[in-house]
Amino acid sequence: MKSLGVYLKHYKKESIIAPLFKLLEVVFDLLVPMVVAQIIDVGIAGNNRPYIVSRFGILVLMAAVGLCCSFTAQYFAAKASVGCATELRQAVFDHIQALSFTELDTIGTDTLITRLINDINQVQNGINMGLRLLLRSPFIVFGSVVMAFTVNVKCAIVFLVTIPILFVAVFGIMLVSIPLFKKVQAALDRVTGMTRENLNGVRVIRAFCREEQSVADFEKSNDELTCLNEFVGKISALLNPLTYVLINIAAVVLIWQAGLQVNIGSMQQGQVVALYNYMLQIIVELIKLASLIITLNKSVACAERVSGVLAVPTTMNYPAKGGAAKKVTGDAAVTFKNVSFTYAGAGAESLSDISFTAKRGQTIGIIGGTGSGKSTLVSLISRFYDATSGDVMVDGENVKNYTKEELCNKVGVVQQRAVLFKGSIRDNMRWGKEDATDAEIWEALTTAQAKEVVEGKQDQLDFMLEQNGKNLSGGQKQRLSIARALVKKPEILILDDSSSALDFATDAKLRKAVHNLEGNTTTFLVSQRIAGIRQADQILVLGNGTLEGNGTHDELMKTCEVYREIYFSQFPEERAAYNNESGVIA
Ligand SMILES: Nc1ncnc2c1ncn2[C@@H]1O[C@H](COP(=O)(O)OP(=O)(O)OP(=O)(O)O)[C@@H](O)[C@H]1O
Repeated sequence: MKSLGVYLKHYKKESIIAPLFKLLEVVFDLLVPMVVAQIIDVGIAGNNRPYIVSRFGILVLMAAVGLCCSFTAQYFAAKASVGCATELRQAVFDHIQALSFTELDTIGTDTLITRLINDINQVQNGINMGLRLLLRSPFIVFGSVVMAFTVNVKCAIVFLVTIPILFVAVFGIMLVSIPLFKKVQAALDRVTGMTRENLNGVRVIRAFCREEQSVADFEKSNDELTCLNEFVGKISALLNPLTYVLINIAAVVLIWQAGLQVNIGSMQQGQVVALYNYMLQIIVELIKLASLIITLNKSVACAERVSGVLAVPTTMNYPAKGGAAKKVTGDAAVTFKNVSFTYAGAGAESLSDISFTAKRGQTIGIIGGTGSGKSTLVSLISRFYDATSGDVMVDGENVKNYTKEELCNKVGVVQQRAVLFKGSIRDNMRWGKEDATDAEIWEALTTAQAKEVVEGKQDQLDFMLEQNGKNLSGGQKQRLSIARALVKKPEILILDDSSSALDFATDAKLRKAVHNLEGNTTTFLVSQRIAGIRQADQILVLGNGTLEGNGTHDELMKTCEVYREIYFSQFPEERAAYNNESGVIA
């Protein structure tokens, strides 16, 4: 929470001016009943028209000045709250960018979106309301009592008795409501999460004809939220009748007491009206204060959740100074030395004691069953995660010794799920190299077999992609993602099952083009298909996180049982021939 105060400090001036002008407005609010009293007691009682008109003019003037004060307060409160929320949103966003995948996996994307949008909006709302109303309401209550004392001490005592009773009623209801509001917030979070999940997965829902089930699930959560809201609403609804009964009793006592004072001549009728007005102002402000406290309560809870995200330290630290990229030794591009890895919160290891060396310029195929650890292995090269034990080396240096930029420049990754961003194709292609020329982009597109995709679009490189490349097919997105990684000409290229949506012919052409890349590019090809990695210089066979085999296709066919099984599952007709050759009885 303290960390969030820093952002408000940047708006010190606004945070002082807003409540100050609100207090100025209060002064006029408190004076109005007195002017009305004078109109009644002097103007109307004495049938003095000019006096009434002049006092009426004063009322209009006071209203105008009060309005200006209110606008000023509103302006500065909005400036402080919006500014503070903007800075906070930026800080949280920056912090999220610095977090490693381990933290991102642990916190979860949905939670981060809620913190970044809903929670910060609530904090903004709390700051705005707090700056305007936190001082105003107590000041009006206190000011009304003081004004009542200046009018008549005996009547003012009615105020002194009424206020604590009203206070207990209003804040009692508020205290009961606060935990319920928290439950409402949690139910709202559930409905929001469900909405997001349903909208993201709308195609799958329709493909599986699960619309009715989705609607029923949503209805259940929505009903829960409605029930809670109704319950809270009923409790809050108690506030009005209760306070109005109390205020009417107080008004009766006040008017009875004031009547006695008028009868004995120590008070005038207009002053009775003024006292009644003060009584009404007090109840209105107490109710406002109660709802303000509920808002502030929610805001504080949201602020705590936001500062919780800011407090998460990143486990991924990079050296401040570069230089590792220059210390290239030997011909090993990537080396794994007894590497094991466990995901945060996962019980079992996803990789166990993996060791291998990929020489510069080689193509390394990685194959294995679903969940065998292929993606995990390559994600350690680009340092999406750090090995739990053992060392991952790039060009003879531990990956931990590279700065983020150095490693990013060396390693180009194309992940399983192609992700493109809203903008032109050219903008997307320049992610790896900001100043890439059109010629360089076309070259990468050609290697990635994406040239004809772009040529087919009317604006070619200026063709605008929608969010997440929605206006492209799965295969087109994959080809463009590969091209994007190629534009920066990485020394190590990782294609993590990134051509799964391509037809066999295009996939083969792509592999050939990647193999013929200029320079000494070391390529990691993760694939489920033997055909995709068969020609690789070295094939790593993974099974349940362990390295089951390492060699060329021919070597593995002789030595690795797991590899052979994968091969025969994809080429069943070869099994008989193999068995005959090796003398095994099928
Ligand atoms: N973010 C994560 N958090 C926890 N466990 C994970 C995470 N990602 C993967 N795993 C687990 O790690 C193991 C290896 O997963 P990985 O994605 O590396 O497999 P894979 O061989 O690439 O599978 P596929 O071919 O299906 O993509 C699996 O058991 C998986 O459940």
